[in-house]
Amino acid sequence: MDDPVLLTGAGGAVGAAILEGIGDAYEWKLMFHSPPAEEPDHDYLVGDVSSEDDVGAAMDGVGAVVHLAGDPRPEAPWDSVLSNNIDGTQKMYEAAVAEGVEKFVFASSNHAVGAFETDERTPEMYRTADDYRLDGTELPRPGNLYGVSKATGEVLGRYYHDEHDISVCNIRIGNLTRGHPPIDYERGQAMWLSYRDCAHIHECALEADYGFEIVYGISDNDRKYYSIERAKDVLGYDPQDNSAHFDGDERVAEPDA
Ligand SMILES: NC(=O)C1=CN([C@@H]2O[C@H](COP(=O)(O)OP(=O)(O)OC[C@H]3O[C@@H](n4cnc5c(N)ncnc54)[C@H](O)[C@@H]3O)[C@@H](O)[C@H]2O)C=CC1
Ligand SMILES: O=C1O[C@H](COP(=O)(O)O)[C@@H](O)[C@H](O)[C@H]1O
Repeated sequence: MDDPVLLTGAGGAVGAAILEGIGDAYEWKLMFHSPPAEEPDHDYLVGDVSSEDDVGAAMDGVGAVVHLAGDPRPEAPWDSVLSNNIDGTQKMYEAAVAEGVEKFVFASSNHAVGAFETDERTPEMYRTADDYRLDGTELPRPGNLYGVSKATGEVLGRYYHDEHDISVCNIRIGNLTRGHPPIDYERGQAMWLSYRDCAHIHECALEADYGFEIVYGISDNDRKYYSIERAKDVLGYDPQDNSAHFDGDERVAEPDA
């Protein structure tokens, strides 16, 4: 991708992982919701994704979008996800097709499919011996309104891809934590996404050729109930980290050479 890449939600955790990992690889245009505390190393603007004017200004001159901005809380109320996540994402797509953007990478979530974690399946599905897998071909099955908003973001991508031919990659991000996997949290360990794997999967999504994709964004954890095969096959994703390589916050094994 030679053209500038718009990164919304640049001030958040996922934005930090991306910029720390692949900040030098692209000409970024960052969008913050409020003025950043420190002067960023990249071109930036401040705006709200639910404002047509702000989104239009953000999209000006970019060739690809990584859309992270939104309310990330699993318990977020409807008013918030309706405005920040659903309306914001629709405005982003509308502006992207008007600008002729090639690729749109959308931060979807494990919560788009959270209700597959039924009482009968858990906690066994979080464990290494269990072979239950979701692979991205299943219908969404959200367990909260935040998950509904993420599933809706995926469907908006389907529509804008089919109607306007924009390439769309929905990454159902698991649980991003810095340094080590969540401690004493089996579900979080099964869907851990390390910072470097987070940056890498987003780089893959910016570089690969595809039409419309839904992939899972987790590290190569021994415990897993999300398949990462589609991300490997279509995007060339090659994750380095594995929650099984940690004992609490301490790394006890190195990635395979
Ligand atoms: N951190 C994680 O483990 C996961 C994150 N995600 C998704 O990834 C995205 C980023 O998440 P995080 O970085 O963790 O959240 P975060 O809260 O750290 O960052 C989100 C950013 O979006 C901005 N924002 C919120 N509403 C906005 C609006 N209306 N206009 C412009 N900016 C707005 C916020 O100011 C914030 O800087 C979210 O869409 C979230 O749903 C999905 C799955 C897991
Ligand atoms: O989508 C998201 O998922 C992660 C993991 O979910 P959790 O229920 O195990 O915490 C969450 O931490 C993050 O805030 C959210 O945006």
